Amino acid sequence: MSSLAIKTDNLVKVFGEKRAVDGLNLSIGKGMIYGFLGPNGCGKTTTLRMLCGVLSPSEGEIALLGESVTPYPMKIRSKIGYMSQNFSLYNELSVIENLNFYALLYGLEGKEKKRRIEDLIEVTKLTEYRNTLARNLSGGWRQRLALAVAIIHQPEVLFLDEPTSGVDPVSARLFWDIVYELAAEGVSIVVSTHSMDEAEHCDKVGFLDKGHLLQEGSPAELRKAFPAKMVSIRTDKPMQLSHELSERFGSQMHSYIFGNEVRIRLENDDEQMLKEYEYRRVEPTLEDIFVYMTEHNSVA
Ligand SMILES: Nc1ncnc2c1ncn2[C@@H]1O[C@H](COP(=O)(O)OP(=O)(O)OP(=O)(O)O)[C@@H](O)[C@H]1O
Repeated sequence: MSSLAIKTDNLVKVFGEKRAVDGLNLSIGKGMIYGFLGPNGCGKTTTLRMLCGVLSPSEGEIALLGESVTPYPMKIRSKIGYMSQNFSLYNELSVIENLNFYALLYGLEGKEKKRRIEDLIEVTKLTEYRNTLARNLSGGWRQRLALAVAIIHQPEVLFLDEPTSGVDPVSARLFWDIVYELAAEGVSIVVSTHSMDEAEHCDKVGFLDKGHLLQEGSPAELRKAFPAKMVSIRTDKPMQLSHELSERFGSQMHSYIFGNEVRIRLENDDEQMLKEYEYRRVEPTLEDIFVYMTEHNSVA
């Protein structure tokens, strides 16, 4: 039996002239949380849609749970859960009615259906909203209902497309607690995001740019492989310091303001340039790494 939830071989999606996804080779282990990270339009949603069988690839192969599945047969579909960016909910139905509807679609009946729905309401803490219409739920509650609906049939692989965009931080945290729980139970999770914070939750991150995979690894591996250095200078006047640095060193020096610090990316022997300043070494964030990767590997 394959230990991989997903394997792709040279996956391509072309829309007219546009190569939205351009030769992706992925190996995603079972029970792993894998995150696609990248700017708007880099191909995250298109990749997710191909992986979950909604879009057919222009070229390449996808194997899901060890089976080659292009196009996806029905028996594979039942093992997949998909939470789209728009949350596939019926606004005119209440929380419980949405859950009932999806449970019936997936063939759940009787006591099994009731038990599954009650479990999900408890896990997502939707108890007091069970009779609220989906249209009247605020962002975080809608998101949790969308997750409950996506996992009602206990999928083995779950796809989440920018699940916490527009959701408050407390709800986002609760959402991730549920996702971790699912991964601990063995569910393989593929998530797309452009939030670097969200990417920190993933076991493995793939940086996408213009349909290409620039780099992948765990957040710790990506930090370790970062070929530059990040340093920080504390200051009460970050704007002033930032201007000073760019006047002195121009585009040679990449810096940005971070609260009351100016963070600077140093390459080669740039450290010499800062000898008059009191700086300290800091860990690169995933954003630092992504910006570096995009600048150094960007494909035309
Ligand atoms: N159905 C389509 N027809 C034509 N072009 C498309 C279609 N779907 C996506 N694209 C194009 O393919 C590229 C990748 O889009 P995609 O939605 O996959 O990116 P994304 O990384 O998910 O972006 P976002 O973060 O905005 O959701 C974009 O240039 C987009 O305009």
